Amino acid sequence: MSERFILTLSCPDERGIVAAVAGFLAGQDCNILESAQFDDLETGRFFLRMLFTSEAGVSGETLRAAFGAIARRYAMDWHINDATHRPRTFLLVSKFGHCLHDLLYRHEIGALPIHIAGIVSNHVDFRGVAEARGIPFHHIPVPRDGKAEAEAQLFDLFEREQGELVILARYMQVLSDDLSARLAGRAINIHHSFLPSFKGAKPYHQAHARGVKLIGATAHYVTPDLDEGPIIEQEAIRVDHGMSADEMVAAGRDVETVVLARAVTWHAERRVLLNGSRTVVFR
Ligand SMILES: Nc1nc2c(c(=O)[nH]1)N[C@@H](CN(C=O)c1ccc(C(=O)N[C@@H](CCC(=O)O)C(=O)O)cc1)CN2
Repeated sequence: MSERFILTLSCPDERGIVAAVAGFLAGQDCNILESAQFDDLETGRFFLRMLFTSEAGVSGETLRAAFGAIARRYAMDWHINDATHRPRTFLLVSKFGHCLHDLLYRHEIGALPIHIAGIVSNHVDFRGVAEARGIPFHHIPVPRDGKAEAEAQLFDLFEREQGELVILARYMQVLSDDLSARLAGRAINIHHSFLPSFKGAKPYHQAHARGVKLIGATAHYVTPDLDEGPIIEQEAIRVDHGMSADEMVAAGRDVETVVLARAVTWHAERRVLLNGSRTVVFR
């Protein structure tokens, strides 16, 4: 079967980009299976994602080398990646395990295109869950006066294990500016509110106190600014006056798991492109 690749790119918009890319792929005996594009008229930036096969068996390395000239001509930020590649991923969790368990189940049934390299927690609650599945478990406590050392341990592990993606699956520690910057575009957090409403550690209680009629969850890339990162996916559900904060927490669990799984899947399938402080999602 022919190798499959994903081309993603963004660049200043001008006429002829799609023709140039399609012409290049045709010239390399490649067949385009999926193509999606977006032209941000506000910023003048163009975004493209193409899934294609290399019918003549041209390697990714050769395609990347050959594409360079076009990329320079249009000042592209681009990637050509093996479509079957599964990013080496660390799942980070604190005390609440619903998102972790959901991701592990989806992975076990082949519905989550990642490679789980390990589970990291500032508590030991999920060691058994990891070991039962043969997944390395790393307990990295974060004492108030030991955050820098804990983060250095985490990043060393990430680098040592050739990590490509970090999922904050209800990991309740705020990452420092330095670590957030080092993981830019490679760390996805699930926030348990419909951002920008109710940032911080206790959004459901904030929502209950405010008397909202809709609550939700938001998956976003991690940035130094808490709960401000580029949004990948959101979902909302209806609540009412009769629901307690705890009932909202319970209802929100299902929304969090679905939103995070979608965001992780789309990121792994290279369907999410950064557009400044926003995203373009070719879902
Ligand atoms: N740099 C970032 N780090 C993290 C983000 C982020 O957006 N940028 N998101 C959080 C997750 N989160 C909400 O989604 C969140 C987690 C924790 C807190 C918080 O105030 N934590 C307290 C400690 C709480 C505890 O020990 O239980 C703190 O860190 O002082 C707010 C929001 C993950 N990290």
